[in-house]
Amino acid sequence: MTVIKLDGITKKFGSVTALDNLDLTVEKGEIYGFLGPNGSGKSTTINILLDFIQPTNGQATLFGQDVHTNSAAIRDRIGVLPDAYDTYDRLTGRQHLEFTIESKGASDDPMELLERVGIPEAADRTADGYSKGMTQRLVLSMALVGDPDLLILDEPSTGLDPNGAREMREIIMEQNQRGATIFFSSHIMEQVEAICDRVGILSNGTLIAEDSIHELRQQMDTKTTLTLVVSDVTPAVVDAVQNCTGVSNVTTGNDQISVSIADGSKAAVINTIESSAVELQDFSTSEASLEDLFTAYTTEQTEGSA
Ligand SMILES: Nc1ncnc2c1ncn2[C@@H]1O[C@H](COP(=O)(O)OP(=O)(O)OP(=O)(O)O)[C@@H](O)[C@H]1O
Repeated sequence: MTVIKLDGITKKFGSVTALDNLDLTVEKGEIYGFLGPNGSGKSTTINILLDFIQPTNGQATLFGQDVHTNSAAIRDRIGVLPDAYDTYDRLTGRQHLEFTIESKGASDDPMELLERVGIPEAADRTADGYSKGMTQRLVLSMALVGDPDLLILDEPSTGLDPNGAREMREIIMEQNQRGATIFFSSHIMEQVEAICDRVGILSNGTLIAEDSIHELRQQMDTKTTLTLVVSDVTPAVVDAVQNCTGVSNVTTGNDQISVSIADGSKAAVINTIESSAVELQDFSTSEASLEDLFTAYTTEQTEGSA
């Protein structure tokens, strides 16, 4: 079943085209990571899904219903962590939750939710005294009210320390395991990489790549980098490494040789060095990160459109 569907969405703000004929589909049970540089159109997309603004062209549906004509019915089924949310200064955390629970007609226990997001001790303090991270946790707890079928999270890690970001990931996973579909935007590659089934990369209002992290890596032809520390970087050993099957992009430093290797080529490179005249002192491997992919895709796009 399709939960989110954007069909040819264009959004113009005067002369600025924030979204340009965007198509996007998220299926039930998916965790979808929505990535893009500043100004690429992520918040605009989320605002359209939430019916805060309307597209210039195209149609957005949630659970098969038009987001504009069925907004009331849809609202009961989604939990939202907006980009910027103004809490009510004079209300306590508990009161914020009581209000949300009542307006959603849900039966959650406010304390249970505050415990879930790690701020039970702040339940009876007014929100004006909350730190940025505490506010983010409170707003997340409000998004969880009523066990929504879909969670829409705009930059959920904003204001969270590393511990908070890890807890956020755990909550997202838990919610997904209970059956919720998750759509979240992020700049934090590790977070997306750790938990997403699929990611979409938005640039200038257009989706320039969309797939699993694994497939995106394959498409980009990004390879593992093997770095070898040796007693001496001789022309002979560099030559021997270069001639190993699956090796490309050989670069050398004072006492090291770095190569890009295809799957399964590592042993051959190491064996080659070990049977040469130089001594292999250390080696390490690093895979291309999502950050590398992101940079490669968005740079390509910029260069392509320049
Ligand atoms: N209300 C508005 N009026 C005019 N231009 C707008 C408005 N909202 C967004 N834009 C423009 O639309 C484009 C997309 O903005 P949007 O906020 O959706 O990007 P974003 O990917 O969410 O960025 P960020 O990561 O910085 O939050 C930008 O060029 C922005 O300046």
